Amino acid sequence: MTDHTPRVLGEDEVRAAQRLFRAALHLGPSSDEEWARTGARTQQPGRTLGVFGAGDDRPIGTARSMDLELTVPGGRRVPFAAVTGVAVRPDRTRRGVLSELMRTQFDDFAARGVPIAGLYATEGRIYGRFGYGVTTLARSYTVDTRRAALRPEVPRGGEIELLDLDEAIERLPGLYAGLPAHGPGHLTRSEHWWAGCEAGFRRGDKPVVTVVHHGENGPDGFAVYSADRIFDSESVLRLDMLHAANDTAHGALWRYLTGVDLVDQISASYRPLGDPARLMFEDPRSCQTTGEPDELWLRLVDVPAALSARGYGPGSLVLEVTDPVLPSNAGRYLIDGGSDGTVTRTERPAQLRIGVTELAMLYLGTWRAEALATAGRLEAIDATAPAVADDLFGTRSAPWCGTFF
Ligand SMILES: CC(=O)SCCNC(=O)CCNC(=O)[C@H](O)C(C)(C)COP(=O)(O)OP(=O)(O)OC[C@H]1O[C@@H](n2cnc3c(N)ncnc32)[C@H](O)[C@@H]1OP(=O)(O)O
Repeated sequence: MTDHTPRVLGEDEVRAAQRLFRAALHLGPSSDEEWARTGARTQQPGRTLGVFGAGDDRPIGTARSMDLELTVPGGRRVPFAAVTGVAVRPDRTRRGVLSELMRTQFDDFAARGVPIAGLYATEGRIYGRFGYGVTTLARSYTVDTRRAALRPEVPRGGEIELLDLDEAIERLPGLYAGLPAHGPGHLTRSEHWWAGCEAGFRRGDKPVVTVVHHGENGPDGFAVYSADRIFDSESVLRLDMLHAANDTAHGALWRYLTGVDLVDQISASYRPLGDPARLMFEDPRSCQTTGEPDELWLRLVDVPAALSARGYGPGSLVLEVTDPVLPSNAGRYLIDGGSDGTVTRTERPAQLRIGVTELAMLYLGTWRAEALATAGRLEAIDATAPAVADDLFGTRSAPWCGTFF
């Protein structure tokens, strides 16, 4: 079991790791051209791990991360490790290779002072045991454009500019960085993230279209989509990204999207839970929810640092946190909420006992402590504690990430 050696991969080894990851997802390897153009740039140097078995010259398991920043309730941006590219060779699974990778990553994040890690999970049963919890939920929906007349009150104004693929690849990073953070769950996007995005755009067989909205003060929103036009069948516009700094940009982008010719349906996935799309149409049924997938999973690597980074509503509570994977996080924390909220370790008796996975689920405000208590996923030592926790951790709007990695 311990003949697995994890280590950081060198520049000449990361392609083997990427091949391993793609194979685990049942995808073929990148071509030499794709690797040279984008693949190598997706890997942040020093952040790709490989696990080697005795005598192996290629990794049998891999995981990587990118350094981003996460916006937490209260508005602070916190160093964040975006974990991705996790795979174990199919003939070496279920013998602890992933566990080794997770431990090695946590040590690395802690050593570099990164308090929070996050990921998008392929399967729901993989990551809970390592302390990752579902922290944001998203909404997927379709809009039937044949009946989707926009209501007259939907804000209008500004100009729409159409970008071709190369222009989009050049300008999207600056456009995204120029928009304000949309709230808790927002992520910055690094050059490595954008390289992965470019690879996806170039790999697809449908043209990727980008439209930018220009308001009074310059660019203030954009949307990215591709359309699947099938002769004699329903044509679908797949909305890949839509970010807007204000209601006018949001309304104008939707006005553009619903007006694109030869489209019967718009399919939008991983949009915010509170997405106002349904409110914009004369016929609210033209917009149908198709799913509510889990989005970002968070792991609080340094619980005191993560708890201190966010803002709180009113109230005061002693939490007892359990963390079998990173025991230095375990202990009791006094959260004093309000505008000058503080979090301190305490010896006072606990009012609520919670595992680190469930604490991650509360962290951005998606889940209610009362619901977690009902599901048996936390222990209310004091019966009023879940309600107090909800006042402390609750946020004004549902958090959303919107940056897939
Ligand atoms: C963030 C991302 O990149 S998501 C992409 C994740 N990768 C994939 O889905 C690719 C295909 N799958 C794989 O490569 C592998 O199966 C992995 C990475 C999911 C798991 O790797 P393994 O080395 O088998 O995991 P490991 O042996 O360390 O498992 C630890 C525990 O988790 C359990 N576990 C691991 N994977 C799964 C799973 N898919 N479903 C349920 N349980 C699982 C194991 O049974 C084990 O439990 P135990 O400790 O009670 O025995």
